Amino acid sequence: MAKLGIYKEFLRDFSKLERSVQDRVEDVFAKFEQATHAGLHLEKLRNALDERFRTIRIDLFWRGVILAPESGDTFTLLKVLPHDEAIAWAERRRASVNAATGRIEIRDVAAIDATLPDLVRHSATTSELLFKHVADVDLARLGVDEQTLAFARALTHVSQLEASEAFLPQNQWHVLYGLAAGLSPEQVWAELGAAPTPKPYDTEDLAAAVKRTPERVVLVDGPRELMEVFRHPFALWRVYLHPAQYEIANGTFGGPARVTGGPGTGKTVVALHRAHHLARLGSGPVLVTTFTSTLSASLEAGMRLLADSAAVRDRVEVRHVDQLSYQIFAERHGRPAILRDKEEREIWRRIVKRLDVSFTETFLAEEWRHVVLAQRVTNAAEYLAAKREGRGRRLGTRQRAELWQAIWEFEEELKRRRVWTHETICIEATRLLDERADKPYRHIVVDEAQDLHPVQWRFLRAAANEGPDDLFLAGDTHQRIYSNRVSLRDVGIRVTGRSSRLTVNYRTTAEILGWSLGMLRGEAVDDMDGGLDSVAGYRSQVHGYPPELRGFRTQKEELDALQRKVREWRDMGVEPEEIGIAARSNMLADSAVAVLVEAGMPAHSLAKAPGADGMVRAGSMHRMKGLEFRCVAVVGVGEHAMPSSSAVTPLEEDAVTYVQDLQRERCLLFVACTRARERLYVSWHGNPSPFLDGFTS
Ligand SMILES: Nc1ncnc2c1ncn2[C@@H]1O[C@H](COP(=O)(O)OP(=O)(O)OP(=O)(O)O)[C@@H](O)[C@H]1O
Repeated sequence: MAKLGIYKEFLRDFSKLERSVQDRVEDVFAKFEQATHAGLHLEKLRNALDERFRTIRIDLFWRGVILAPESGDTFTLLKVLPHDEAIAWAERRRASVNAATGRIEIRDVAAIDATLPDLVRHSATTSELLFKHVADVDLARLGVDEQTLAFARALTHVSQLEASEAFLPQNQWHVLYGLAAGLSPEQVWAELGAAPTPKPYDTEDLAAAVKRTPERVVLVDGPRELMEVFRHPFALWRVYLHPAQYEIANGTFGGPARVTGGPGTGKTVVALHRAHHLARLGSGPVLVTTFTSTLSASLEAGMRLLADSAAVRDRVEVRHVDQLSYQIFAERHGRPAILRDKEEREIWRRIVKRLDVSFTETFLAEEWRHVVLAQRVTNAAEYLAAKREGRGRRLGTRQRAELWQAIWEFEEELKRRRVWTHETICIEATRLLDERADKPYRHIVVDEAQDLHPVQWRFLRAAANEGPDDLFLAGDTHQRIYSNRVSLRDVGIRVTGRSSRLTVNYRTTAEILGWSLGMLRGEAVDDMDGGLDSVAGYRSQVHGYPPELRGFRTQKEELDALQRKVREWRDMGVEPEEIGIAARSNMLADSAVAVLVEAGMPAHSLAKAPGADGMVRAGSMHRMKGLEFRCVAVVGVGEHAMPSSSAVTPLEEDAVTYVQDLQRERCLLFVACTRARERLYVSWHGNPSPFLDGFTS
């Protein structure tokens, strides 16, 4: 029985075809088997470079280009174009099997032939060759074939490589681009996501190569599946993953595994695919979780898109971690009374006064969260012995005793009043789970792992038995926006040797990404596993406009300019819901909403509702996590607002926490800026934030 594959690139074009042509394409391919009976309706090309390219009639005017292997019956639809263009497109190209990855590649031979002579001439005049540092044998090992090698050897600048993306064979282009970005051949190999093969691939077997290329070709099992693919051409990520992403999402791991990577590298997409893969295995319930309700709502929406059957959907639960611990707590003890932030501060304040200790209530609250709860300290002796890494203020024994007294009184008061915080609920829920042999989940997938607190990690650890594929973490410590720091080992989660890193950004333009990364340069950021994380190799293949930076004298002038900027974007055809506005405070975000609404542009605050189509969305930088927009305005980036003084521990109180708080504020601005797909606008009034030093003139 003939099997039909659809080429990813075609799906982008498909959504742009007129509805009537789309309908014809669907008709022809729904009946593909009859249409191709004995290959009768697949026409050969007169001047083919590759005999395996054929065309098929869609209607009088349109033709489809099909790759038809010599043996086997897996046909791949590559393109639908007006008649003459379809013939010309097919006659210029050749399909091949990548020797290193075994995957299918298509190149535009005519474009390579037309470009090469000029490149060769130019390269003869300079010694600045782009791949001078890479040996032929390494390139060959990475699957670069003879024709691409000749091309690579003539390149002198990365812009020439970027310009050739449309016509070089895809895997080989990615290899070259990775090497040009400074990755080593080993790193490039890891990125290819290709498992080393003991036997070289058969480069003649096109049908096998098509099956090995799920990130470029979706194989459909029948007309129903075909219609599904045509119906959701925008949800490309649902079906397609980069090979490196595919390997991670579908791999088998001996224990906890994780994926890291810069903003927009597809970590969330991989996490969702991973959950889907695990659910399909049917080995037990899968939990998908993260640390806020906004994020878990967007994970839930993603999961709904991805899960193709009710049975698979039923095996996956999407919950944010506090919601889950609350539920487990409530099942045993009933609904807990929660201590509000304000009430908590009040208790600490009273204790400081009563005991006359030389610490502020903020210091005490942080000591309780980041030392006592994080390390499960339950008595004075344990507290005296506790590690205080990450806390800068050195404490003598007498001070520790004084602090413990304050913390003990705080905990006693919680008990007396029978009130709970999210952390204490989590600790009790962990205890309840530890008592149970039957754990609620077989697999747990955690997104935005960098922001979970150690008590949440212990809770998740207790919610699934240890074993293969038990935990899967996705996160980026450069995007940590809360103060939680964790060593995964300390909470019993060992990911060493099962950690992968993604580096290609699919969201943001190279200009916006490069500028945003500039803000983090020189920051030493941990990797949650005893080492340091790095931003090396993060890149985007899409180019666009550089960020626009604007300073104003007053807030009113700044907000008026924002309103004009949003109008300009709207006039360019950007839909309201594709515009996001980020501010350090909810208050400023609300002011931005008010200004837009007054100017007749519907807008709403993310703090109040998740938002609807037809409205610009504005929110705090924290709320921006997990979202993305075509155009983003980050406002209020002035010296007094960013870093926010109320969020930074005074230097004299604790030098280490001061540095960490500053870094977190910097990362917060980084997160807000990297939500932009095409346009980024950053503004302030008064003097700019010190985080913009070197970027403003
Ligand atoms: N292989 C891919 N091909 C095309 N688009 C992709 C691919 N992988 C991810 N994307 C798209 O890139 C964007 C970013 O993906 P995602 O949100 O998963 O990244 P992330 O690493 O979790 O980002 P962040 O850490 O900034 O929140 C999304 O629009 C997603 O659909």
